[in-house]
Amino acid sequence: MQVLVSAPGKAILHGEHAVVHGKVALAVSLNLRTYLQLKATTSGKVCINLPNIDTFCCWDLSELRQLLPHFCGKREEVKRLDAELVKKLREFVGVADANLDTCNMAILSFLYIYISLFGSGELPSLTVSVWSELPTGAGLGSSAAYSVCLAAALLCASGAIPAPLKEWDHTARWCQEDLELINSRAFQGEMIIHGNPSGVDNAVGTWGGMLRFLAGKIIPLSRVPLLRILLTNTKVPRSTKVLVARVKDKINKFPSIMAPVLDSVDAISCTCEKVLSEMTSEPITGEHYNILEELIDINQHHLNVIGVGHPALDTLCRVTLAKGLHSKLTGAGGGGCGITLLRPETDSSVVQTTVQDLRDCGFDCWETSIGGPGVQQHSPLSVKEEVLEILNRY
Ligand SMILES: Nc1ncnc2c1ncn2[C@@H]1O[C@H](COP(=O)(O)OP(=O)(O)O)[C@@H](O)[C@H]1O
Ligand SMILES: C[C@@](O)(CCOP(=O)(O)O)CC(=O)O
Ligand SMILES: [Mg+2]
Repeated sequence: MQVLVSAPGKAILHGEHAVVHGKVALAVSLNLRTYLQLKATTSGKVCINLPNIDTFCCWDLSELRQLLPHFCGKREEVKRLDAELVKKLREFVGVADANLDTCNMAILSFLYIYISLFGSGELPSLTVSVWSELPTGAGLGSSAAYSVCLAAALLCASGAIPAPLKEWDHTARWCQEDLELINSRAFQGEMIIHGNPSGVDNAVGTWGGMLRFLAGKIIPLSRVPLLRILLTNTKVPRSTKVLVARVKDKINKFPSIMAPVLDSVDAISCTCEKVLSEMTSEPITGEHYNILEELIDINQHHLNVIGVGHPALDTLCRVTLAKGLHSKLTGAGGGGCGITLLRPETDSSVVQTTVQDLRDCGFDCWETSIGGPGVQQHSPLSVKEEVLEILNRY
């Protein structure tokens, strides 16, 4: 048995953080993906290779079996984590509660999904290798793309969902019901990595395209205009878990001050959705873009108010505004990535000089296409050679 899957990263147009507190978010998939290869083996071991974060682990099945008595086997309960299993896994991996180490979070989420899927039967011996085109911990949903790939591949290996790829296909997707299963298992992985995720990132990783997300409800936006977006990675490291917790503390400390800010972010997402929809039903005008730009500016100020800005993100906004372009952070903020809206008439020379100015600040910067497919199963032929080469190294 061998499964090769991929899931996209995402950019949040509006609603990051507010979405954790029950407000609307608009998010879109990116053309940058995470790839995962799962191979059934006879080694009596479970191995995971995560070259992006320089993490390579192997456990004997006999070691992993020790965890089973602590797994209650409540397979239907996927909205919450099995606290007993998390505790046991933390002890097993040797991580304290507050530990935010990149490798440990990735390992914990893998082991959690593995044990909760296979724990009530025979544990299979397998090797999982993951490679991502996404920067990790930069706001583009690498944690969700990773969790979605884990969920899809492990659900397939457990037989809970079929492998959709037919002999003659290069790529295939699952039916709606299976995608829902993948999404809910991926949400568990996100719970381990984010602490208190909204679920928007794993929803985009699962379904792809552009979607509106509100309190767990996912509405795909099928009629959206083609948007040109510049992505900038300030390369300032940050952790979504820390930032989400920081925002929660601020809301608890100043509830009457923060509530209107979150309501305003909600209104921004709704206004943006309305404008995007108008842009598909009437001729696109400069005024549409003016509104989109103003919404970006207002939201960026709000994100600073809720405490998730960073001087590097201020630099991004300043450098792009000098070229008449508008930017905001995307994802958890505190560093990481920002998006810049390009107008259809923005000349390629302006884009090029902006990209150069941002690179001169030490940032990575590239124009990206949005709206790619959600989680997919692949034949090896449909995966870039360099990605396959990395996955097959282990
Ligand atoms: N390709 C990957 N391989 C292993 N772990 C990954 C990978 N991508 C993401 N992760 C996990 O996700 C964490 C980053 O998640 P997070 O802080 O939410 O940032 P983001 O989702 O914005 O990239 C990493 O610390 C790691 O545990
Ligand atoms: C801040 C938040 O809204 C998005 C986080 O995205 P990322 O992990 O920074 O890519 C958190 C969430 O929705 O779970
Ligand atoms: Mg994340």
